[in-house]
Amino acid sequence: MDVRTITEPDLPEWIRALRTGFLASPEVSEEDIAFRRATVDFRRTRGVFDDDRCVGTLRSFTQQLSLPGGASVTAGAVSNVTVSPTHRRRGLLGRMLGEDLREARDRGDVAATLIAAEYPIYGRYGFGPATWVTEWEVDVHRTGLDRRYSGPSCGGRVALVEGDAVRKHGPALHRRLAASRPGVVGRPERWWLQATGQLHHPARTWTRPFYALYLSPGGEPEGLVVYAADDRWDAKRPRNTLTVRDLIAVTPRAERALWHYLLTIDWVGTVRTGYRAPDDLLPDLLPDPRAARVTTHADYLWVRPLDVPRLLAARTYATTGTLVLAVTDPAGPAAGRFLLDAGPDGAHCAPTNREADLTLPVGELGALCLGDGSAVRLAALGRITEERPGAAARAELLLRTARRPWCPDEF
Ligand SMILES: CC(=O)SCCNC(=O)CCNC(=O)[C@H](O)C(C)(C)COP(=O)(O)OP(=O)(O)OC[C@H]1O[C@@H](n2cnc3c(N)ncnc32)[C@H](O)[C@@H]1OP(=O)(O)O
Repeated sequence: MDVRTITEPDLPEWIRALRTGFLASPEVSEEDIAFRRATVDFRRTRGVFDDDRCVGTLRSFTQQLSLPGGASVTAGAVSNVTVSPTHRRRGLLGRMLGEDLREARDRGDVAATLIAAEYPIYGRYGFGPATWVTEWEVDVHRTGLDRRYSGPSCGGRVALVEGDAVRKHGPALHRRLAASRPGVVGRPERWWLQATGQLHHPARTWTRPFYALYLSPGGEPEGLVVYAADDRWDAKRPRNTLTVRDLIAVTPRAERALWHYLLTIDWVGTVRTGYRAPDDLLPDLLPDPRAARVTTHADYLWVRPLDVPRLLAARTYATTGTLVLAVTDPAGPAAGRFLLDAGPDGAHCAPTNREADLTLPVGELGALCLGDGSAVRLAALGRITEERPGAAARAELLLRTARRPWCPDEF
């Protein structure tokens, strides 16, 4: 079985294998090929070939990942991972991913990222769940919000806009979001083109949604929402469901105003929020937070540290302190003992010979590095080891962030 990067003539066969792995119709259209040709980096797109048949796929690309404190680091984002059902459990994923991670380390990527289809797949490769999402379904008539609401009281306003305004203001809003929230991954221009119907993903049907901006009292865009609604009536009463496709807000007043707007649109009986940060303001904005029912709560972005000193030195910390971490990593790149000298304005992290405070597998560091997770819980679960009493509590105080990390994007 040959694991190798693909070339352009391999593309139709590679797409067929990808679609097979994801249980989509294996038919490959010209549109599909053209879309992939424009988006994949052939040097980082791998296939497994059994004679001429492609039976495994994996690709990666460069991504900026935001950290606590607002800095971003370069990560190798892994996607489109499949092994055909005829060839599963023979180590093919391990071979493809092993090659990709080695190259990522050699390139100088600080970490690798992915969104895991199933929880048990990636822990063995050093990934840990670093961000979580919650989705709510809101029963609009139970919220207790005043139905006479006619706009934000802060002096700002919500404006319905066209796709060109989204392309104009969206990227800057997203960059501001990344600077204030860890776990946000960069959005390429293509993302905005797809969201506004300028570029179609061949596997997805696109209908034009509604776009609205929140404008501050001074007229500055501080938030954006993209949403769509179905058309459902029940005994002459409108019972439409509104689904949020994207909502980013860079100030609390924008976040409050956009939710308030969505939850008071006439005819809407239910709002589906999409995957939000678990500490989204939404439920507590409502006079009756129980109107928001959690429909999904799950791990989302997984992080695999590759360069521990650079990863930990690039973020900031809630308090000042030092910590010696002994990181275990059988596959290699992240293993070592590191002294972290951390503070609210920045940090230093370097290999050390000092005795460790905590011993932890690389995947657990991945789970903690963006500010989520609890070192104390992981110690209680036996997944990290305290080498000194109280070390897990100290690590928790340092590593945790006030707002939880959140990755709004699928890739
Ligand atoms: C980032 C993304 O793209 S996520 C999308 C992942 N892809 C999918 O879920 C599509 C459907 N599934 C598949 O294509 C395949 O089953 C894959 C890619 C998940 C796994 O590929 P395989 O080649 O079978 O994995 P491989 O043989 O290298 O497995 C290595 C180990 O992981 C385990 N493993 C792999 N997949 C799973 C799983 N879904 N659940 C539990 N364990 C798993 C194997 O049992 C094996 O364990 P072992 O070393 O103890 O024997």
